[in-house]
Amino acid sequence: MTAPAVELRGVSVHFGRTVALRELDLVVGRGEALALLGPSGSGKSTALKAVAGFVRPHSGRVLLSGVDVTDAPPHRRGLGVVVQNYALFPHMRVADNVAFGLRARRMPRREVEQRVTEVLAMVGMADYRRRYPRELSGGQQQRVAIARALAIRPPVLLLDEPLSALDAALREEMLAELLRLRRELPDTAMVYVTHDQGEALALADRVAVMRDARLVEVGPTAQLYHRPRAEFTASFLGAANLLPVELVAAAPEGSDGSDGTVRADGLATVRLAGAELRAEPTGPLPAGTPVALGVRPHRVEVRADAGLPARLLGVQWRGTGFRLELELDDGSRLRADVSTVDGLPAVGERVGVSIPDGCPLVPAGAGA
Ligand SMILES: Nc1ncnc2c1ncn2[C@@H]1O[C@H](COP(=O)(O)OP(=O)(O)OP(=O)(O)O)[C@@H](O)[C@H]1O
Repeated sequence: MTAPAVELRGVSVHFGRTVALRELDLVVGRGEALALLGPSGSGKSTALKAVAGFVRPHSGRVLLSGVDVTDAPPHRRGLGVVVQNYALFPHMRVADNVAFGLRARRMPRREVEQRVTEVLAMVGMADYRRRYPRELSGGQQQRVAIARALAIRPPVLLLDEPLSALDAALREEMLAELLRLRRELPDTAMVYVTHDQGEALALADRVAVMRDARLVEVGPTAQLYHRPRAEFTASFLGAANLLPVELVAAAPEGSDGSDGTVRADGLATVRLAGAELRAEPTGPLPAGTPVALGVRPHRVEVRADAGLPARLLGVQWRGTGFRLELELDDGSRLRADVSTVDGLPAVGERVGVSIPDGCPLVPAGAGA
C-alpha cells in the first residue's frame, strides 16, 4: 500500500503560552484535496505551516509519503506553497519567479524554460512572462504564485487562504481555475486552508473542521454537510439553525429497531415546540445529554396558515430571496431562506413553520 501524501501524528504547536495546535491527527491521501476549515485563530494556518516546515511542532510527527520530515527544513520537503498575499519576488519577472525553485534545484536551463512555459500555460498566464509582479492584477499575481508552486511538480500543494485577497468576482473565477487544476493534476494532493465554507464545499474531497486549536470533525465533504456529528460543524458548514429538541425515541446502541423505539429507517423521534418530528442521529446520543436539531435555513418552510406556530420577527431581502427571522412558541429562534414572501403576514404577526423529517440530530454543545 502506498503511504499517504501527508500524515500528522499528534502534532501540537505552542507559541509561548499560546497553544496554536493541540494534538492534531490528520491524513491526506495521494491526490486528495483536504480543506482545513474553521474560524479565525482556530489553528488552520499553524497546521499548514507544520506540514510546510515553517513551524516546529512542540510534540508529534509530520510524515510526507511515509517519510518522517519533522526535523527537515521547508526546502527539503519538496512541497508547493501558496499563501494569501502572493509573496512573489517583486524585483523578478514572472518567468524568473516561476523558475526560482527549479534553478535552486539546479535543473538544466532548457528544462527550466520548458517547465516555466508549461505551468504558466496551465494557469493561463503564458502571455505575461516578462512582466513584473507590480504590473499584474491581484488575481494574476495569485495565478503566478500557483504556477511557481506547481513548477517543481510537488506531490502536495499547500494553499493558505489563496483567494482571500481577491474581490468576489475574481474569487469565483479563481475557484473555477483551481477546480480545473485539480482535474489536470489528479495525483497532486491539496491541503487548502479557508474560513469560507463555500470554497471548502466546492474544492475538497474531505473537510477537517477546526476550532480553538483542535480538530472538531473530519470526513467526506458531503457527509460533513448532510450528516454533521458535531453541533459546531452543523452551524459552521451550512449555517444550520440549532434547535434544542427533546428526544422522544432514540436508537439504543446496538438496537435493530425491533423494540419499537426506532423505525427501520433509523430515524429518531424528537419533540420541538410541542410537535413531533423525525430526525436522523448522526452519531451516538448518550442518554441524558441534550440534543439539537440542525436545520438549514433553506429547508424551513413558512406559511401563513399551517405548521408549528411561530412569530415572524424580521424579513431581509437578499436579492435571490428573503431571509426570515422567526420565533417558535417555545422561544427558539430560527432563520428561514425563502424565495417569496407573497401571502405571508407582516412582521410581528403569527405564521406557521414546517421543518422536514430527516434533519441531523447532534449532541448539543458537541465540538464546543
Ligand atoms: N507566530 C505566532 N506567534 C504567536 N502566536 C501565534 C503565531 N502564529 C499564530 N499564533 C496564534 O495561534 C493561534 C492559531 O493561529 P492560526 O494562524 O493557526 O489560526 P487560523 O485558524 O489560521 O486563523 P486565520 O483564519 O485568522 O488565519 C492564534 O491564537 C494565533 O494568535
